[in-house]
This record gives sequence, C-alpha cells and structure tokens, in this order.
Amino acid sequence: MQTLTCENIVRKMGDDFTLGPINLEIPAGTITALIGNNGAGKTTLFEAWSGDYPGEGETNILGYNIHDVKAKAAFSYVPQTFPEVLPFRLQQLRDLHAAHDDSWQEDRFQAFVREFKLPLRKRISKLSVGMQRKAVIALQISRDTSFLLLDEPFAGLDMEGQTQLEKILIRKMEEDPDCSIVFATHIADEVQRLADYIVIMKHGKTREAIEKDILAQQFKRIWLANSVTGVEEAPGIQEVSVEGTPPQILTSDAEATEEWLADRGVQIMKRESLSLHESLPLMLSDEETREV
Ligand SMILES: Nc1ncnc2c1ncn2[C@@H]1O[C@H](COP(=O)(O)OP(=O)(O)OP(=O)(O)O)[C@@H](O)[C@H]1O
Repeated sequence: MQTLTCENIVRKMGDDFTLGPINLEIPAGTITALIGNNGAGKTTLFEAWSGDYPGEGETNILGYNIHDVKAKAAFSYVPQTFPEVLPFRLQQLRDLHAAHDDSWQEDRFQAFVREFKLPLRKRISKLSVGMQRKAVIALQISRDTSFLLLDEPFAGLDMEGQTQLEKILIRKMEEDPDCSIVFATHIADEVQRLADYIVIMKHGKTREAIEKDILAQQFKRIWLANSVTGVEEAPGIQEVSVEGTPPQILTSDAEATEEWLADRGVQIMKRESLSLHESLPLMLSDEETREV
C-alpha cells in the first residue's frame, strides 16, 4: 500500500527555480530521508505535498486527494518555519486541537510536554528556536495520524532533543507499523539511524528512492594492486587517487567497477563500503570524476 503518491508535481517559484516534475511513491511502513543541498527544493516539495500551494500535478495521501479534508486529516506536518503559531501559547493551541481535532491524543501531548519540558503558558514566539520546534513537533505528533512529514525536524534541537525525537519516531513506527515518515535533513547520522530509503533531490528534481542498505554495497573505496590507465573512465568511478600506494578509487557502482577491473586483470588489494558521510556528498555533488 502507498501512503503518498504524487504525479507530475510542478511549482514555479519566482523566475529562478522550478520544482519538478516530481513523481514519487512513499510506501506504508517506511521511513524516507529527503536529502538535498540548500535550495534544492525540499521545503517547496513538502509544501506542495501538504496542499499549501496550488499548482500542477496531483498528490494523494492514503488514497485521498490532498485537497480532500480526509487527506488533510491523515497526516502530521512539521514545516521548516511556522509563523502562524508564533503569536499563540502552547496551551491555546492544545485547546484548539483538543476541541476540534478528532485525531488528538491528550495523553501523548502531556507526555511530550513533560519530556521536552515545554512551557504551556508562554507565547511560542518567546521560546528559543529549538523549543519552538519541540512545541510544533509535540502538537503534530500528538495527532493520531499515519503519515509524518517533517521538514528538518532535528535542526536547532539540542543533543538531548535529537535523541528524544529519534526515540519518538522509532516508537511511533513500532506502535503503528503502517505509519510512514518522510523527513528532510542535512544530518548523515540521522539518515543512518532512521531511514529505510533515501530520496536525493537536486535542482528541483528527485531521483528514485534508494534503499539505504543498498548504498553500502554500491559506494565503495577500492585499493588496487597497481595503477591502471583509463580507470577514470570505468563505470561508477567518482574519485581516483593517483598518489600513494596502493592506488585508490571511489566508486558509486562497485559491481560494475569491479567487473571492469577484472576484465583488465587488475588485482584488488582491499575494498570497504563508504559511510553515508562520504557517499551522500558524492550523490549530491554535480562534479564529474575527480582526480586527487
Ligand atoms: N516564495 C518564494 N519566491 C521565490 N522563490 C522561492 C520562494 N520560496 C523558495 N524559493 C526558491 O525555491 C528554491 C528552493 O527552495 P527550498 O526552500 O524549497 O529549498 P530547500 O531544499 O528546502 O533548501 P534548504 O536546505 O536551504 O532548506 C530556492 O531557490 C528558493 O530561493
């Protein structure tokens, strides 16, 4: 079952940036990290998914069109910025949800208030940036929905808050195995710890979702017994280190690279998978093969 499907989403933002066309499916029961450099279009995509902007294309959540009230009620959205809640106190926002939101879970909200030590009676605008985010997370995840859309939820949180949020998301998945989470992030460790899938976004376009564990099989550092002419042209090559012994290469397609090397009788001394700290920047880079 798909939690979210979107087809041909296109949004023109000013004269310089166009999102899409985006076609993606988010399966039920998965955590997906949306990764892209600053300005790649992650927030614009989240806004489009949440129905905030009219435009081309169609988004469905749990089978309902995003403009249907059933779709709106089916997901929780923590945006990157939330100017509309700043004038209010957390208690007022809680009262609104408790009175009008069928998905509201008071016990869960009170647990968040205790866990994050959230002041109920201070205006949200008077809280620190990290506490503001915790307040919005508490409000949104206290709603009993099966889809969480989180735009850089870890940004600005202190270390304790980051660990708490990680545990909250894992607990949510355990309690509701059909739940899906999509979160935008620049933090490789959070991707490593939480994500099943990674969607790379560049210049307003997304690549197909990749299983995180597949990346470790594809992105490798390989040490060669000897230098090979033309190795820069081998499939998957990202980086070639010509200095030092033995020569080293970085590949994004280890199987194809190794086949190329085997065809030329090149012996491999050692190979190791790249960490996400190394592979994600390579995936986000616009550069061709580099020689270092
Ligand atoms: N209201 C707007 N008017 C014109 N252009 C906009 C507007 N909002 C965003 N943009 C442009 O859209 C592009 C994508 O921005 P967006 O905020 O979606 O990127 P992002 O991937 O979320 O970036 P970051 O990682 O910095 O949060 C940028 O070039 C930005 O300047």
